[in-house]
Amino acid sequence: MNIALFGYGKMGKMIEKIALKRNHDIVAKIDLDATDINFSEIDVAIDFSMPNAAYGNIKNCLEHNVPIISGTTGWLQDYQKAVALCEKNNGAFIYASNFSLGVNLFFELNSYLAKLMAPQDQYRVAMEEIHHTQKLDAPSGTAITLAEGVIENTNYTKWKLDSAGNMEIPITAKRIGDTPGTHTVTYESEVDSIEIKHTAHNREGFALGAVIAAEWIVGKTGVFTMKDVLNLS
Ligand SMILES: NC(=O)c1ccc[n+]([C@@H]2O[C@H](COP(=O)([O-])OP(=O)(O)OC[C@H]3O[C@@H](n4cnc5c(N)ncnc54)[C@H](O)[C@@H]3O)[C@@H](O)[C@H]2O)c1
Ligand SMILES: O=C(O)C1=N[C@H](C(=O)O)CCC1
Repeated sequence: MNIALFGYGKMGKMIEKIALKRNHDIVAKIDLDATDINFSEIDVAIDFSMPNAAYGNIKNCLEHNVPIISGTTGWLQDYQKAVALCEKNNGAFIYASNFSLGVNLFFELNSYLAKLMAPQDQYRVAMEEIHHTQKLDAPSGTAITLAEGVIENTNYTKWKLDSAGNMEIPITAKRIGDTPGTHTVTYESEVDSIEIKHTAHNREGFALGAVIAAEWIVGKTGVFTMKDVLNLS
């Protein structure tokens, strides 16, 4: 498969390594300006760039009929525009806040736990995410997806960074060293706590998931999620 990388930073480089191991070719590495791209040779594009760049990269690929996988976080105000563009162009697109298999299983566990906790008024939920100090966005995309999983299954109405009001989920974002990504969901009562936690040991899981999603999407049309890719629906 011919892959184009949009964003050649920490994730772009890790994705390249894994894609080459899986016998794919990297035919373009676009790290800043998207000039001189030969879209006709690209089977699929993978975007791990920056919050202010992701939508432009997605738009560019969809308008050139190239399927695109995006793992960039912090651009979700434009997500519905990307969905509409994908549908208009009969294209193929996946965004995931986290491509690792472990985190996608953790999302399922989080939703199941939220369903169990919904009738238990004596518990209050809270979330914490820890990432490296270069991360631009807070809270992490993964923490937002976890909060959405709780909101879908309980009476909580929204999430908020740091302090939160009644029926709001407080998310604490910490930036420590080179932490690849740690997420904790805690339900606290007067008498005990229940905690689930996912710890990424490195970036390989994210990168492998993105390459698997890219392999999966080629030849398909539509807007998909990692649930579709991993058959978790
Ligand atoms: N979904 C996931 O599984 C997952 C996992 C890890 C990181 N991320 C997200 O992926 C993004 C990238 O992470 P990273 O650690 O590689 O960051 P990074 O800062 O190491 O790399 C980002 C790269 O994007 C480049 N860039 C800037 N503008 C660009 C443009 N217009 N087009 C193409 N490239 C451009 C930068 O020059 C930089 O090299 C972040 O938003 C991060 O939150 C998501
Ligand atoms: O390193 C990052 O930046 C990460 N971003 C994603 C997020 O915001 O959830 C996934 C984990 C790593």
